[in-house]
Amino acid sequence: MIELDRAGRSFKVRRTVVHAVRDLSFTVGRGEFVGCLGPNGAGKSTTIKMLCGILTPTSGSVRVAGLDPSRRRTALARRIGVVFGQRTTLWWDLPLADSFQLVRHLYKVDRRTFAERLDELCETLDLGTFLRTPVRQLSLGQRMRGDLAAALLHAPEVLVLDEPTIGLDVVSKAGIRDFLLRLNAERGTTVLLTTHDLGDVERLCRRVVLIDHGRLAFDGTLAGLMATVPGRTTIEDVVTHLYTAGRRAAASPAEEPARALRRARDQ
Ligand SMILES: Nc1ncnc2c1ncn2[C@@H]1O[C@H](COP(=O)(O)OP(=O)(O)OP(=O)(O)O)[C@@H](O)[C@H]1O
Repeated sequence: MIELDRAGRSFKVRRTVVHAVRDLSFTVGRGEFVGCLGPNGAGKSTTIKMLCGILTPTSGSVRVAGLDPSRRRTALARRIGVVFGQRTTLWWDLPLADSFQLVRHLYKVDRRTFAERLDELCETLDLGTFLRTPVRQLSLGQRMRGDLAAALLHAPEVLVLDEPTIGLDVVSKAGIRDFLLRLNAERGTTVLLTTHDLGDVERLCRRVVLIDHGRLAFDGTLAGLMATVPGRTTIEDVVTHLYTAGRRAAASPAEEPARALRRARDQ
């Protein structure tokens, strides 16, 4: 459902080139729920932007649902839902319900299907009490539930989430996590989630990819990730160890971060 083949994206910043993503390859199969981890600046958001077609890879290739995202953005939009936790896609001054109507028109969802989906999303995401509230007046937790509903009104096969639980309290987080688990289990929606919240990964993801300095540093199960650093018992501990090893390696130009991570786990 998602395929990256040696994908890279660099940016020219004045006279230098920033390699945000380098030679990144991994695939996500239909119905999988994959967590994407990595330290700040690792290249996670850049990867997500390539998957949605917002950014074009400068090397390698990316495909989502069999489509090249940057060339087939409109066709892809019907098959993918995207939520950026730090940025809303809703209309700030309109009531939430009006934003949903605009989404309905954008995606050409017929009235009856829209009404059925909205009813279901209102119930599962508990949107009923604030449907008439302008988006700018919503709490962060309410806004996030609204954003999730908007991303799902056209029933996409793939859902890409960039830090969907950022800033949420424990109860709101639990609600969103339960919703995502049900969506994946009952609808078979493929989910790729980037997060700094390791609780999200523990609760939701059967598989984890770890990106460091734009490169793939790990791809496997959560148990496999834990086993990379023997003797560490919590995921926080393991991830801290791996991120620190990656940072140390980046400071030593002779060694590439992914190799350093492998070395760190062998120690
Ligand atoms: N438009 C841009 N122009 C120049 N550099 C960029 C641009 N977008 C991202 N970068 C750089 O690419 C690198 C990766 O950034 P990216 O936002 O993908 O990281 P991230 O893993 O999502 O980080 P975070 O966890 O902090 O959100 C960083 O060094 C960043 O400064």
